[in-house]
Amino acid sequence: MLDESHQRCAAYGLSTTEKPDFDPIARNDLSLIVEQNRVLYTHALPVMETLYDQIINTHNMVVLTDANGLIVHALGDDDFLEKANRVALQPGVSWSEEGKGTNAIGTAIVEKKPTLVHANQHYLRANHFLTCSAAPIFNHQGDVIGVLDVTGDKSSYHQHTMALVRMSAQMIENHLFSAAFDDAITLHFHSRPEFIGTLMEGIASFSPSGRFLSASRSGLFQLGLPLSALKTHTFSSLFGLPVSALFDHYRTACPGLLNLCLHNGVRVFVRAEMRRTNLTFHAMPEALARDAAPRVAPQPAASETQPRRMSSLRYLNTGDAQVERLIEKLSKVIGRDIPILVTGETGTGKDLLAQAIHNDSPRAKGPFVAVNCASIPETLIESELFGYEDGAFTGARKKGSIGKILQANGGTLFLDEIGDMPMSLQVRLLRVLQDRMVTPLGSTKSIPVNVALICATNRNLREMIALNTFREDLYYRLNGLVVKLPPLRERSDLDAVIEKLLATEAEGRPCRVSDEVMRMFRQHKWPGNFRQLTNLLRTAIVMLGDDAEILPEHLPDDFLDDISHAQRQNASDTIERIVSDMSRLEDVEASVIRKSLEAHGGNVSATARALGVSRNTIYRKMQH
Ligand SMILES: Nc1ncnc2c1ncn2[C@@H]1O[C@H](COP(=O)(O)OP(=O)(O)OP(=O)(O)O)[C@@H](O)[C@H]1O
Repeated sequence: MLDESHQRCAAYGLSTTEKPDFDPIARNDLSLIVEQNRVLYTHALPVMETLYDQIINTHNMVVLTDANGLIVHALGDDDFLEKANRVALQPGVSWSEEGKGTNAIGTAIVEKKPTLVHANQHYLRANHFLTCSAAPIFNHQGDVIGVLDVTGDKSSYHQHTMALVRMSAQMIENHLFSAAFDDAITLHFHSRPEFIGTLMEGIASFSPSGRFLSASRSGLFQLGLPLSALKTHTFSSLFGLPVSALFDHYRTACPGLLNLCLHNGVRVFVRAEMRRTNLTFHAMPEALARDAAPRVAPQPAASETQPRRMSSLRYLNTGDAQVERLIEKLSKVIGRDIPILVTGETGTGKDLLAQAIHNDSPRAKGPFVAVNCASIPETLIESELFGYEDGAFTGARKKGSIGKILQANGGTLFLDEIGDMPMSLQVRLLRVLQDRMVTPLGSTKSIPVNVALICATNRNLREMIALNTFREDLYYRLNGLVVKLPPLRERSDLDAVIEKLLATEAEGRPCRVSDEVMRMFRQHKWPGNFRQLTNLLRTAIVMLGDDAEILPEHLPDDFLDDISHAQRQNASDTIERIVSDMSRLEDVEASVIRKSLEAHGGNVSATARALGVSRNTIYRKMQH
């Protein structure tokens, strides 16, 4: 690497005997450059100070440059430099390779690698008395935005200096990375939980909808894909879970480390940070852990090194009798190799329930792999589920893919919207369930697989069987235990549900629903169930500002429209009912009069006496 640098220097036209120009640029120009590098400067400063503490009294300097090798900040004593050279490490001096020949700063920028240049490895003889260790600093887009360097007299060389500089540069990168996305979900992950929070952790950011944004260097390494390839990924394609699972984790359980399976089969421990900067965000783990956990998740303390549960049946039991019965039934079959079919309207929590079943099962330490059969194009479901061999079809990833069924090996496979599974694949799925073997696309080998199966649907599978759109044999394979989640309007625990949701959504701020709003909530039909209620509360909390009580004015207009429409509808239904009851009453009266007349041989006076009414009334009623 240094030989190539020397060749470049010769090509620049530099002479080894040249006297370098150490004049700093004008003060105004320097201020401008410092301003342009303010973010880097701000995040680098504390790290530089810590680094300097490590090398104090070694006659070295810590230097930060911009992307062109111009020093923007320098720390330490320059007493090792001769007076004439002191200026060399001052802010405003450029150490580009083109100007100063081979040197750690300039060469690290060209090579984009940590670089050590010692004594006579410098191209210019004038720099032979120095030893320099430099590491480039990358931003989240993978561009070099500066260099961190330690320079001293060559006699002060220490073999650990380079490692210290590299680690410090990475620390700066991690700080920059965390600050780069205001509106992101940031994951800190590593295959060993004790490395989370250290320099070794991988960091990856996702948009609130789950789109991959960027990953730190260690993150890229662990994800095993280059930044360019990751740009097409999402949280769910990398971690095998919908991003909503993260929100659920922070809503329903004591937030802690998650244990997730990467797309390449590697298991990692994950800590997620979510910043609430818009309505799509639910929770900030620290706030939740502090405020919501005691109310929402009275979970036994788990050691930080153990994966915490994402949700548990216990947390879903908020007092509704139907839900309580359902949980009792589930508790009896969990871990017994009985397939579970969860039905219920959209948003009733089928997905959340499936996760809770997994988390409460003996397979909790294994993977939970969710596949939404409705959201994957029909042409891709087969490869997504069963995997494919190397080069099985054009467009396949080079090394093949193990598929979701095998990914779930040892854990739980959750097939959401099973009613949307194409007929052709229903046969293949049935075979997998019967034989417990998977044959990836393009392969002749069958691989044994051991998964617990949970399916969910909001469609009527029996009707589909009658219409020949769902296979009966598969249906009987799936429905070991069928549980139906009640719609919100039928639940008797609406108050407890709302209290639980407010505890997490309001991030511990005191917040309650006014009686009037509660009456509206009880009246409403909630076609979107929990999903709708959660969104509504989230909006109301934002509208609430500093107030503590949710009033009708904090609710969205379309919800209020729905309520007043329902009230009008109710009023007209009541009038209709009264009118129809009245006409029914008249029918009853008429038949009583008829019967009494018959009993009195058609004598109106006797009938009137017997019924305690006037004769006129009898005549009037008989005219109807
Ligand atoms: N018991 C619950 N407590 C708190 N939040 C819940 C509960 N049940 C569901 N939710 C929330 O409601 C939303 C919808 O839940 P989920 O995705 O599990 O429903 P679903 O029945 O699978 O919906 P769909 O049929 O549309 O896929 C999620 O954000 C989930 O966190």
